[in-house]
Amino acid sequence: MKESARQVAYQVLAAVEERQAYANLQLTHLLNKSNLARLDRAFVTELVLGVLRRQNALDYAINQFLERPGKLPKEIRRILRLGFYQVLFLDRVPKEVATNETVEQAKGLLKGKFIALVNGVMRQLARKESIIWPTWEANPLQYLVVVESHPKWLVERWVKQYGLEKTRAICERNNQSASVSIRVNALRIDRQELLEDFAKEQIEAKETAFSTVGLKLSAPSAITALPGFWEGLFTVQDESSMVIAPILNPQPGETIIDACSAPGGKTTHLAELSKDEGTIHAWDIHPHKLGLIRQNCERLGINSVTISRVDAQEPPKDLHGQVDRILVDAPCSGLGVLRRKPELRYRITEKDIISLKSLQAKILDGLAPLLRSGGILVYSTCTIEPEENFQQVKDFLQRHPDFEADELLPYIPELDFSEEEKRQIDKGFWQILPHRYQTDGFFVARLRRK
Ligand SMILES: C[S@@+](CC[C@H](N)C(=O)[O-])C[C@H]1O[C@@H](n2cnc3c(N)ncnc32)[C@H](O)[C@@H]1O
Repeated sequence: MKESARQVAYQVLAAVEERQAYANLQLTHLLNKSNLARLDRAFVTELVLGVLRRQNALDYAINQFLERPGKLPKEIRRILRLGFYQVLFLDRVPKEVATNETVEQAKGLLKGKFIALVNGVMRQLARKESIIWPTWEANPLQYLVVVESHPKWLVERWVKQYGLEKTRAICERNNQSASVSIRVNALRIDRQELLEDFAKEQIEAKETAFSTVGLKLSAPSAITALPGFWEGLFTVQDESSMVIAPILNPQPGETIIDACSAPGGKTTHLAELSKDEGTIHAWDIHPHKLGLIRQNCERLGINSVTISRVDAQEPPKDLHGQVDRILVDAPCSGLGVLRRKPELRYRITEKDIISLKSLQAKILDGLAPLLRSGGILVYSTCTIEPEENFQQVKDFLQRHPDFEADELLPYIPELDFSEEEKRQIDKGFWQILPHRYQTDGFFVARLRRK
């Protein structure tokens, strides 16, 4: 039987909740298996990401209609979250349609009294004028936890670090959708030419502010169907990620390590920048991810990359003192990319941040002896937690007096930097919060071995 968009959305949400699946990967997997048309596929994506982004708000609203909210089985809560999301956040779905479809969905998944419960709650919601939400003015913390749907510990942490206003801006940004950007493969085509190819096919795109090889698509699109994808003319990459490889500034003929490289977004950028004439060692600890790097290199026509399974905490000793440049795009808590991975906010804990900090430090310590004197190490993360960023680099420099922070300004895009950013950049690092330039949040530091 043909599955509906709402059924597929339910299945993705179930996998995210019960099997800790990543929503974006699960969406791709189940959408590819389904026979849904383009508009329905977009609807599934909207439902899944919307429900995850607004989970606390939805639960707050649902609980107002229940006598014992704590006792609600998770399948029913999942159906109600989908229904409430359509009624409260999607103007284009009429209330009656959302209500009827949610009840129909309950009939397919639940039995007896539970169907009646979903029916009763949805009809009460449809009759209600509006939900009374916590307000920013009365209680900003509660507002951010409920209305902007971020866990309390995280909101408190960010408020301590960034203050209330910035935290609000970050949370709001995390609940907006992310645009798709691509990095043009300079080995095969230049940006203007690809832009013209897109225009011929009525695909609207504009140049990115962060990168001279980036294009931002005006509307979401099936990437593999874009002209030039299979010819390797571009790679999907967020604008903020396009900033990292130019900071390492790889040169043709050099020996370069990309120590945490899967799926190869930055490895392939390094190869493009060094004109595919260097020796790039692309490492990752997870063998199953190595194939993704290989596929990307093959599609983009890159030959300078050697891919191996290596634990960057204990890299091969024969490279000691031999390497010109190292990129450590470290495993991190990912809290800078919540708009793309909304479920991470409910999954990551403070304990994870501490254990990731320790793993990152071991990776940095393992790699440090490989760099030749005068060589460059770039450390980057897609998180905004100080332990994994500023503190990590500060501790590393203390443990390794043979390293120093290096100049960053010549390697980053020319932007209208704030005073705080200028101070950071002078010290060799740069933290971008997600709301600042409407990109993912990230951190980067450029270090030199003396
Ligand atoms: C942020 S992701 C890298 C993304 C990649 N640089 C890109 O741009 O496509 C971090 C990677 O580090 C890998 N990793 C985790 N622990 C590692 C270790 N001890 N040694 C090497 N790689 C590791 C993970 O498997 C993951 O693929």
